[in-house]
Amino acid sequence: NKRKCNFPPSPPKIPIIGNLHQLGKLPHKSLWRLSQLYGPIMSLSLGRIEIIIISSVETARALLKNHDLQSCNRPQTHAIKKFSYNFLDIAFSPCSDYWREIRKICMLEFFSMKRVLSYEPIREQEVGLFIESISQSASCGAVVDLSEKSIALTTGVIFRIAFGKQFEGDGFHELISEVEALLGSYSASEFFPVPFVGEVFDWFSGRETRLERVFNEMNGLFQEVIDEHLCPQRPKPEQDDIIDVLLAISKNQVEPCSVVITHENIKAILFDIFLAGLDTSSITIVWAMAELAKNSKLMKKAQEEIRNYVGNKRKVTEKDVEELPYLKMIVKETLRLHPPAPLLPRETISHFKIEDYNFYPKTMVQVNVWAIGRDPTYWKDPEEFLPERFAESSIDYKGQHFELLPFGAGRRICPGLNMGVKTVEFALANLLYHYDWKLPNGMKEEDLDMEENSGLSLTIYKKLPLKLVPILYHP
Ligand code: HEM
Repeated sequence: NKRKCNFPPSPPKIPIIGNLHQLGKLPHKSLWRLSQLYGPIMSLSLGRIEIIIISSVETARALLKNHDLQSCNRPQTHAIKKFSYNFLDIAFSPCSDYWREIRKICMLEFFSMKRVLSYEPIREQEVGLFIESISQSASCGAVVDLSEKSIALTTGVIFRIAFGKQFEGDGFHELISEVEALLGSYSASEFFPVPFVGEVFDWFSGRETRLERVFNEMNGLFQEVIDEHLCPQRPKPEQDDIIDVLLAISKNQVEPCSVVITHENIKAILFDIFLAGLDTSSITIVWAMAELAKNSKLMKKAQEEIRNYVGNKRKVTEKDVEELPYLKMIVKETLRLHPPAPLLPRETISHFKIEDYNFYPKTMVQVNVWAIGRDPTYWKDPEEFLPERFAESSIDYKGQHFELLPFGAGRRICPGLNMGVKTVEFALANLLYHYDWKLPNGMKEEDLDMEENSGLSLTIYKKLPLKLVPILYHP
């Protein structure tokens, strides 16, 4: 019936699974190819789920600006419900008074520029440790796995901001990756068109058992840290971390909060911060370094800018980073070509039309940010990594320019934008100031692998770890 009423065009489907077989391992790429045949607004069926895919600047603007309020829910799945403590978080909570209030509190308490700047000592210490560990490899000419080091860095920063303590031991990132994989995939019961068959399939596949195990592990960890914070013997920290702030709000239940904050709410917010904050920043650091390693002229230009500005201070500060326009262009260009979250997930609330196509309530919509960043109408030589393209351009990633949407736009725009960018820029400035970088084993620039992987998660990352040889720079 929908089809008769001007529903967006769709590739041919096969019974039961619909278009599922056309998604492939990298859905953002398959969807981009399909959009070239079926247009910038197309629909797909994944079993019984209908999705509309948006793939152009104009249609993204129409959705995220003109119809933002009508399309600012998130799709809800069984796994999301579980991990978000029944939608008590920010990222998956429906667009309700609760979401507005909890987002407002978090913006004020953790994500505002003032708060982000107050975390500078944490970033300085963690980046200091990151550089120290790379220097150990540099002193013996060893290869460094920058993918591994970057994730350790962002985990360290977020751990200290959220939990107030240093990250110890391993296994935490693996836990978050497991959460991501469960969130990024559908259970059979959600898309299987015949009732109960999907449930039986999920039960036999072990998905439900895995979901329970991973949730219990995450929940146990969060509860343990909350209990540590409640212990009367805990020394007063120099700076309150996110748990301290939320516990204080929950204890007093006064301004700035008009919603009741329980331990469940705190854990739901922690879930968001770890899910949204760890991988996104480390993925960006890795892609930026991979692009520069592939293009030594650009790497040299970036190093000259930093080294000329910093001179022989032997230390880059966050204040220095503000004076490095080329470095900032590198970060923008990296986010254009490699947005860590390539598809923005939304769900419609009420009926509206774009280009005469009907968007019915409760329809899943995804904006293909990856495809938009490569649209040749807006980007000259779109596949080329050219930071200089931003020299004469006012385009930025703050949600006003629909050709560049790595942080999304509208009401749901990433609240961690400032926090993410500060960490990425500061880490990159240090990597480029302290070392010259060589490809290992005589590898040529053109041989560096740039393949993507999504591993069923919500983010895409460089498939093979980035391994480079650091050579210590002496100013
Ligand atoms: C380079 C770093 C980052 C990138 C590229 C990024 C990207 C995104 C994107 C694309 C969205 C969806 C926006 C939309 O639907 O319009 C999002 C949402 C979100 N991000 Fe980020 N993010 C980054 C860093 C962070 C950090 C460091 C945090 C927190 C510590 C964070 C917390 C969140 C939260 C809570 C949401 C959900 C907002 C909502 O639904 O209201 N992000 N992010």
